[in-house]
Amino acid sequence: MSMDAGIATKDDGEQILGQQGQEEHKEQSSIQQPEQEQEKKQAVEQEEKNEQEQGQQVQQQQVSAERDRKDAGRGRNTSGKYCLDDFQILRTLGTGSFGRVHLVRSNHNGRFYALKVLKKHVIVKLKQVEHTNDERRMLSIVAHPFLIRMWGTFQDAEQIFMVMDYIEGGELFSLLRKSQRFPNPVAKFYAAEVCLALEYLHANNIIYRDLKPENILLDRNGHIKITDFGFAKYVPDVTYTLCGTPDYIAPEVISTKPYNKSVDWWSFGIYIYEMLAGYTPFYDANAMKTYENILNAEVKFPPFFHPDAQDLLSKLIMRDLSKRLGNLQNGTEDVKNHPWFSEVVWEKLLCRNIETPYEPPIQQGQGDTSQFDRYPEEEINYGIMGHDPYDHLFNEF
Ligand SMILES: Nc1ncnc2c1ncn2[C@@H]1O[C@H](COP(=O)(O)OP(=O)(O)OP(=O)(O)O)[C@@H](O)[C@H]1O
Repeated sequence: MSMDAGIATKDDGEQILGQQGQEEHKEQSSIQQPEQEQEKKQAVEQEEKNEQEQGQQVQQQQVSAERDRKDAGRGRNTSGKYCLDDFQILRTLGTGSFGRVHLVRSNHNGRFYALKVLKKHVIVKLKQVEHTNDERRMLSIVAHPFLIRMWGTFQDAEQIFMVMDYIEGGELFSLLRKSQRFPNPVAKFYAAEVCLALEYLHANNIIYRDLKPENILLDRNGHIKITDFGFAKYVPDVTYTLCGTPDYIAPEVISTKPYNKSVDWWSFGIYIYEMLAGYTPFYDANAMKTYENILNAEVKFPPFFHPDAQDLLSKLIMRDLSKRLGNLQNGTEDVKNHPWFSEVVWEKLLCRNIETPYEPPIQQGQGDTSQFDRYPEEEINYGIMGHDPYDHLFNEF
């Protein structure tokens, strides 16, 4: 049986997650469109086909895990392809610790992209040079239907720039806050897609280290794309760096023990818990108390959690690394084979061949930003090529 999240209902049987918006959206797309629109539609359809093929390719790749591991050492040449003049900068889509992400339009093909702009002096001040270079390196390596695609990078004297696909459906975080919590099948769908992304990253010896709904975007069809590779790292064995987001950090990271991919499975458990409950299990307004809870507090499961979900979560949010699901001999397979995921047809899901629980109500390929919050715009002073004291730190951009 396929996981038919498309007809998922709320626990009380109510229809879910903006079905009305979905209908409207479908109606709009069937209206006859002028030639230019048709071309755009064809481009969008072609892109979707490419993404499905990407899923199939990933499947083939997984046949040879050894080859995957070798791939992690290579990397496409992504620098030097673009410059600021290639784009028209439109509105801000989001802000982060180091800069902001803009919606931009290519002057060459008229298509929309997300341009992530990071200020060099802030990266240096916050001691994130290595993480930023890792982000570029990791994004240039990965190719997976559920991971953001980066097209290229460039820099000026003050900023570094990353050109990425524009993911139109907004953050999963916003959808979750609007919905308060997700019904079991909906949470399962968003968990299963993330599970495949983690499987791929781990097979390539990449730890993601910052899994949370804020870093998961929804594409025009409602499939996920993991963004923000700011903490992703190639780690064939173990590492020590303290990073992540308080509520989602694994206990071994807090206690500065050596750690590996297993930290992503802990965060995966917190992520599922948050989708099902609407809040994280160790939350406290004071981050120090949150850390204390992560180290010592018992996880309390609300009574409405499905018993299978509770069983899976108690095995993922597991302090004993030798017992944490995902970190055992069979790796990701143990997670995929857990009864909570029993209806998931993983091969179909990887090819995005499963109906999504929610289709964002957007106009495809038009630079529609209705799913993103508004941010105050700043005066843009990009493109200055003067003296750059940090030149040697970002050679790969
Ligand atoms: N490819 C994209 N398409 C659409 N929106 C995006 C894209 N990438 C990022 N965003 C938006 O911009 C926000 C900030 O992006 P991102 O998390 O990558 O920045 P950051 O500076 O690394 O943030 P943080 O300080 O949280 O690490 C995201 O939460 C998202 O809303």
